[in-house]
Amino acid sequence: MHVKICCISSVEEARLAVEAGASALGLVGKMPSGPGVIGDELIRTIAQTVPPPVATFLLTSEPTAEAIIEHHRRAYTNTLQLVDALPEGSYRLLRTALPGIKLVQVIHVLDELSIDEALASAEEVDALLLDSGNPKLAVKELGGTGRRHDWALSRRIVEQSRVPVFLAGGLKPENVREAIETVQPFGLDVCSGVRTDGQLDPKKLEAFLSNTRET
Ligand SMILES: O=C(O)c1ccccc1NCC(=O)[C@H](O)[C@H](O)COP(=O)(O)O
Repeated sequence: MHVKICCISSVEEARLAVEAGASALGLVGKMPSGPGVIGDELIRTIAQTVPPPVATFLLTSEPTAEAIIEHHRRAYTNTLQLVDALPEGSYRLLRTALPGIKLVQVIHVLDELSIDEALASAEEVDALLLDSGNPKLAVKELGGTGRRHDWALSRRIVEQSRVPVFLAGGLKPENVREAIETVQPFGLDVCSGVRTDGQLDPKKLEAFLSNTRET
């Protein structure tokens, strides 16, 4: 199972996650809300320490392709995680400006309409990440909620998507096995569930990863 450890906030946390077996690290740029935000300079510093083949995801909430391209130039990761919906034509602009950079679109799974939204994005990106935010709120929630969503909807997206799907939202050592069995995703993404008082917790991290490996 591929596991992305998100909300990495220091070089030390990155090292811990890589040594524990993470396939990818999430580095959270400016957001309207959420616990994991760090500055772009720190994102760049952390990303430079991460050995291949571990992927570095820049989480960006910038609303246009132009602003995302600028964000990427400051942070310099090998993957972009787009945490909100973008205007028509944005993926094409990103592909042209940033060849070789992988695009992962976040879908906040709210209702049946989220399935259509996910499958439309799946035609144009490298992977989907199904999360539990709510972009419709006055202050948008775009991740790091610690909440689960309706995994039955996520399972339907996994079954129909032409690209790999990561599951996120409220995952923790105690429920990750059930999540894998119910949704059968390509990968998992976790922030709050492996932290204590905001810090990456080696015991929770180990328990989470170990529970993803059980047969
Ligand atoms: O953590 C944040 O502050 C955040 C804010 C806005 C967008 C994404 C954010 N976190 C990154 C992630 O992708 C989380 O891993 C994902 O939302 C799951 O979070 P959690 O439910 O806490 O495991």
